[in-house]
Amino acid sequence: MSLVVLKLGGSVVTDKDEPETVDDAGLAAAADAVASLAETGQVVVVHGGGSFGHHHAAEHGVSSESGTDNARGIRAIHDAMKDLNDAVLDALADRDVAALPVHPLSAGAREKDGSLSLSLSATEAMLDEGFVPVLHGDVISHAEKGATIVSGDDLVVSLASGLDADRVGLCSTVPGVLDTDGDVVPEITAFEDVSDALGGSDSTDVTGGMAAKVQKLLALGAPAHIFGPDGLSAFVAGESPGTVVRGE
Ligand SMILES: Nc1ncnc2c1ncn2[C@@H]1O[C@H](COP(=O)(O)OP(=O)(O)OP(=O)(O)O)[C@@H](O)[C@H]1O
Ligand SMILES: C=C(C)CCOP(=O)(O)O
Repeated sequence: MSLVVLKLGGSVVTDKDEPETVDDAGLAAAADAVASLAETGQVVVVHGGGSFGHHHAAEHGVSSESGTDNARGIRAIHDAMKDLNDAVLDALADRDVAALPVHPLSAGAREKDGSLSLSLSATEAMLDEGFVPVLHGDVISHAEKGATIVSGDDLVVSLASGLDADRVGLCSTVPGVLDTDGDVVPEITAFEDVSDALGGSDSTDVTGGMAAKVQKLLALGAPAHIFGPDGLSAFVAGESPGTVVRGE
């Protein structure tokens, strides 16, 4: 059975400029897409932080690089992400998708050099039992830094390689990676091809926006599609909307 890893960008499922606000229409469209995918194969969903994780992370001075040892702060970030995860799980349950949470804070850690080790046992067991695991960007223990932010994009890379995914999709608000003229770049095979056009995020974002996303996906070694909400149905249909990032 084919396995798809799909990331729902925080900018799709939340209103990224309004703290802790779900984008109901964006979430509904994304949940419809997951429901369609789950009818024909296995799906692992990952969602980003949007206005739930990034605001709390910025407030506590935590990013992918800067850590904290303040347990209350760590819990505030994690609790906000669990709230968003609940909203995603509810939207999927409303569509009869057997979705279950996997919280990275309790399933992984980062080494001193930032490399992520994520246990896949819960996710694999859920897939074997016919469930749809739903992970999320989170705060996670980091050797000698306390805890830092793990982006949903990092999780996608670990999951896609560890589970040997057949297809990888990242749905953001932009229709793909845009060049300096604002046109979608159909294919990226090297960071230098697009580095001039790549920036961070338009909103509060502690994990690096599009530049970090492309860099991580180039390291994946399997093609990954970046597209906007309008590309969701094409991705579900097996097409290649937006930009495909092909690593080595
Ligand atoms: N060349 C580019 N092409 C497309 N988007 C770009 C580019 N440079 C910067 N961006 C910005 O990258 C952002 C998308 O990355 P971002 O990390 O915010 O997305 P996301 O994954 O949907 O959200 P989250 O990180 O909350 O999950 C957009 O805000 C966009 O403006
Ligand atoms: C800010 C937090 C907690 C998660 C960030 O995940 P991302 O939005 O996928 O980068």
